Amino acid sequence: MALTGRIALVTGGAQGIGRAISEALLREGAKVALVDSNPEVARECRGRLEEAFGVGSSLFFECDVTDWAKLQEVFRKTVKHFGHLDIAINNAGINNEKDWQKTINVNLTSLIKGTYLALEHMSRENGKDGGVIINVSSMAAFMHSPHMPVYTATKYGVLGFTKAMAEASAVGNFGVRINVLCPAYVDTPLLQTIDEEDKMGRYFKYKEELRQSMHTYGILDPSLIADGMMMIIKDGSLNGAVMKITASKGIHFQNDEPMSA
Ligand SMILES: NC(=O)C1=CN([C@@H]2O[C@H](COP(=O)(O)OP(=O)(O)OC[C@H]3O[C@@H](n4cnc5c(N)ncnc54)[C@H](O)[C@@H]3O)[C@@H](O)[C@H]2O)C=CC1
Ligand SMILES: CCCCCC(=O)/C=C/[C@H]1[C@H](O)CC(=O)[C@@H]1C/C=C\CCCC(=O)O
Repeated sequence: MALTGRIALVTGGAQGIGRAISEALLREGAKVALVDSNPEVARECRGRLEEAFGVGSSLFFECDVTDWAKLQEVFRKTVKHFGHLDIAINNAGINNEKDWQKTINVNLTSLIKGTYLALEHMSRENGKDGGVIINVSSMAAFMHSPHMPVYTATKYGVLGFTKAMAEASAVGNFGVRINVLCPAYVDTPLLQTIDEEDKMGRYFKYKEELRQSMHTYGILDPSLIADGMMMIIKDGSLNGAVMKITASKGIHFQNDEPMSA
């Protein structure tokens, strides 16, 4: 997919991985709707992006993805403003083992809603022209952690949901490629949450073990995750792909065992 004039929507787009992919998309001539619940980071991000890529290249929506009505409105306004939607990246995510129900609501429930909204505006089922969806899981979906059990559960859920939706899209001829991306540790503010007792709750006492895990496995730059997302966006053959990104192997794919008869 060439990106000039393509329209992307990125949840959690104002910081970290979401900001990295938003900048990468803008550099390649796409237009981006950034959806984020944090007005401070969004304001700073907006200033930088408009300075670098011009006013009008991006839209900013202050929206908590758990607010269903607001999320619907954001998708609707994006399509109304730009005319169509080609790329949806469900990236917004948190780590909060204390308020674990919020973690499920943001990381999994709202990602499912974001996927369905993207299909509403992209699927041939609805007379649209197709597109690509990237859902962000984690290497925690392959190497579970006793320190973040609910975060881990949400990322397992994202992995399974996305693989199933990719098959549904193929069977249903949606014309939408649906793929999942599983990064290892990435150098973003999210990683700081392991030092916050109000986020780690009962698992705060394990923070040194988590630090050791980060030391063992390395911490990636957000730009590498953006590179992986770009690969998925540009490779029209990818549907149902499980992209892993680690310090040891870089960008690579999970090769699923064939389904047994
Ligand atoms: N940082 C890491 O080590 C890893 C992160 N991931 C995943 O990557 C995704 C992005 O994470 P990071 O960029 O690291 O986090 P981050 O905390 O740096 O950025 C997340 C952005 O999402 C926004 N956000 C959070 N909750 C929101 C909500 N309810 N509605 C709208 N926006 C919301 C935040 O305001 C922030 O701007 C998440 O799904 C995370 O689970 C996966 C593997 C590793
Ligand atoms: C603050 C939340 C961020 C969590 C990021 C993440 O994905 C963590 C994954 C670790 C999990 O919690 C326990 C692990 O062992 C995971 C280690 C991460 C990557 C392993 C890379 C292995 C490899 O390089 O082959």
